[in-house]
Amino acid sequence: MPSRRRHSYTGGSSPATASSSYSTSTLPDRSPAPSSTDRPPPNSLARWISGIFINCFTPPDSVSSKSFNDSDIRSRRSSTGSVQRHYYGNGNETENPNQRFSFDEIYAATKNFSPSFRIGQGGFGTVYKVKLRDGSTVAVKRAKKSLHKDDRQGAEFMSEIKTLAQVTHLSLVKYYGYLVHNDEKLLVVEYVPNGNLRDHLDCKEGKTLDMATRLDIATDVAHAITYLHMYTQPPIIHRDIKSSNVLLTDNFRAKVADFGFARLAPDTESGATHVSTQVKGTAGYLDPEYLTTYQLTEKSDVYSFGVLLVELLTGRRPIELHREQKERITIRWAIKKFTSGDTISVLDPKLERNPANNLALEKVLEMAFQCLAPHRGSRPSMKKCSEILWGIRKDYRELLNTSL
Ligand SMILES: Nc1ncnc2c1ncn2[C@@H]1O[C@H](COP(=O)(O)OP(=O)(O)OP(=O)(O)O)[C@@H](O)[C@H]1O
Repeated sequence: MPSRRRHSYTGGSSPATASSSYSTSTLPDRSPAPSSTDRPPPNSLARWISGIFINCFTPPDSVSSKSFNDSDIRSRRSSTGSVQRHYYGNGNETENPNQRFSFDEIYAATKNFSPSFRIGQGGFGTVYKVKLRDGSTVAVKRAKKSLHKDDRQGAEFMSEIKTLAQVTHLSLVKYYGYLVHNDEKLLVVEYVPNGNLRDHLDCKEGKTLDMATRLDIATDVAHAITYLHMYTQPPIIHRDIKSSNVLLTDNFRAKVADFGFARLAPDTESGATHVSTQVKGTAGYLDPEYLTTYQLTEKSDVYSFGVLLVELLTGRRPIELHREQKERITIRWAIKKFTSGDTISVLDPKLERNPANNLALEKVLEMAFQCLAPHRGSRPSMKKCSEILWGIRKDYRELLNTSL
């Protein structure tokens, strides 16, 4: 049992450089039509999509293993001796005067991390729902003990914190702080109360998500990634966009979580266009060009976002091993149906077939397949995706209203 010494929250406020200058409300109601340079000419669309189909590549599960090595994260031993508090390598090494929680408080609130407070389990560790003394509720991610033995995994923890600390956006899970106490590492983040998108698509949370809600979710996620790519300095590549990392609020608005994989993207102004590094991410969502070249760019997130869009429309997971061979890789199956003119058959059977849903399906799938282009140069930017989705959502609502 941990000692009762008090250990404080460190960090948590966002530097001015990354404060939110972009939110869903900043987008105009009317978005410009997609530029012709971002998509192939109509007469070559089918051929182009067939090309995607041929080039689709599904990585082996082993690729999803994670490792990190962030060298610029520093740590120091506190005057108490037993506690390490970690700081980001940004020169800001003073403690936050607005400490909101301590290890003791979290330990007591979860009754020594009792399973009854558990809300999830991931590669990093177990997630708990914690009610603080001030009445607020937070999510606490408790690192697996095995991670402490591996320096790289310790760096993973720090990498996640460092990245999270920089971002503030309505559609991103808010970082609050972290605590390190002997062999415990706790990450404290905003609690998002309505489960993850994957569970909703599986109807584990009760009601089926209708098309309007799915379009809202897709738009929120697009805005969140656009913010990471364009409005943080330096830009951030998420690297693990997937449905279990999309959390939902009570109003079914999406918040993108889990920056454990994120690394700061190269600064294009410095002339760098990519970074070469180890492959990280989740099988089924990984950019095939990243897998073959090890060169990471924002367009890898665009690819994963394309997979997520297909998941949203079909309800299927990216890889469905229980299905017959030709349907196991969902994007391949969907692209084949789309190119053969049978798009409607990929619509999630839980969704009604009506003109508005059919239109949304066609339009979003078309954009998803652009995101899934085998070569990153052919993929749209996340900003372009946000604009297109905004337009699709608007058309969808109008069509829905006129057909009522
Ligand atoms: N901030 C949060 N608020 C509410 N629930 C959360 C929060 N963070 C995570 N969860 C829940 O815990 C689950 C596990 O989250 P976690 O991020 O640890 O793993 P994951 O993203 O599902 O998988 P992996 O770590 O392998 O990528 C999530 O799917 C979600 O249901």
